[in-house]
Amino acid sequence: MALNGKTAVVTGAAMGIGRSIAELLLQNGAKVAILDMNEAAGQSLVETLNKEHGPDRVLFLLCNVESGEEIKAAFQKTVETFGGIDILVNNAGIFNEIMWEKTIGINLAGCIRGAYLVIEHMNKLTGGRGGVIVNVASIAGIGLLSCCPVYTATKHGVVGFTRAFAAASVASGYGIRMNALCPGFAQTDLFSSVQSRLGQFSNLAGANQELIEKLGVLTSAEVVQGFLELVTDETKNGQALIVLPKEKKYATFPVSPTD
Ligand SMILES: NC(=O)C1=CN([C@@H]2O[C@H](COP(=O)(O)OP(=O)(O)OC[C@H]3O[C@@H](n4cnc5c(N)ncnc54)[C@H](O)[C@@H]3O)[C@@H](O)[C@H]2O)C=CC1
Ligand SMILES: CCCCC/C=C\C=C\C(=O)C/C=C\C/C=C\CCCC(=O)O
Repeated sequence: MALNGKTAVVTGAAMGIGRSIAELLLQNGAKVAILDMNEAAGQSLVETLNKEHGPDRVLFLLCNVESGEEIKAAFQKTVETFGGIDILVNNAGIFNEIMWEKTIGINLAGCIRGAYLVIEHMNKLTGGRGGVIVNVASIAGIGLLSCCPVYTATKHGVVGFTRAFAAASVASGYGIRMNALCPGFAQTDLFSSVQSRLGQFSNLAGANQELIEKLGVLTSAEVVQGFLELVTDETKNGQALIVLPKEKKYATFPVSPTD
């Protein structure tokens, strides 16, 4: 899939990894709707991007991914403005082991909500032109971070949802691919604010600090290296791309437990 002229929606794109994804898509010719609940950061980013890329290629829409109604309205506005949706990036996420139900509602349920609501705009069976969804998971969706079992569970959920949805879409003929991006630690607001958001297992933060030192910390710009392949390569479906400071690789999963 060539990106030039395509329309992308990126959730949680006012800052951090989502912002880098939105910038990369714009640099490659796509039109981008930035969805975020931080209005000030979103509006300010759009002003910057309008100057860099011209006035008609980027749109900010205030949207909390905890609300199906808000996502639905944002998708509708994107279709009215740009004529369709070809790419959805479910990136919005939080790290909060204290408010763990909210973490599930944003990181996992937000991703499912976005995917299920975009089907009506992409599904080839109902007149759509197909499309691709990328879910921003984490290497915590494949390995584990002991100080945050709930964050880990949401990211494992996102990877499992990605693999099953991809298979379901092929079997149903929807023409929608779905892949997961699984970065290691990245220097963003989420990463800098974890100390005050650890919960039940905050006693394990020290051990996880050693993991940070061992793995290193990516910049947002480094995280999105490899992202384009998940969007443009039509053979990539149900894949989880691991991005670490020194390597990128696709996750391999065990064969079916019933084989
Ligand atoms: N920073 C890291 O070390 C890593 C982050 N990730 C994942 O990357 C994604 C982005 O994280 P960062 O850029 O680090 O975070 P960030 O905190 O820098 O940015 C998150 C953005 O999402 C928005 N957001 C939060 N809740 C929202 C909601 N309910 N509705 C709409 N927008 C919402 C925020 O306003 C913000 O603009 C998350 O899914 C995170 O789990 C994955 C691996 C590592
Ligand atoms: C107090 C330390 C924890 C800080 C965590 C901050 C942000 C983490 C965001 C993530 O998405 C997690 C990123 C990387 C680590 C996840 C899993 C490590 C798995 C290692 C392995 O199994 O080999």
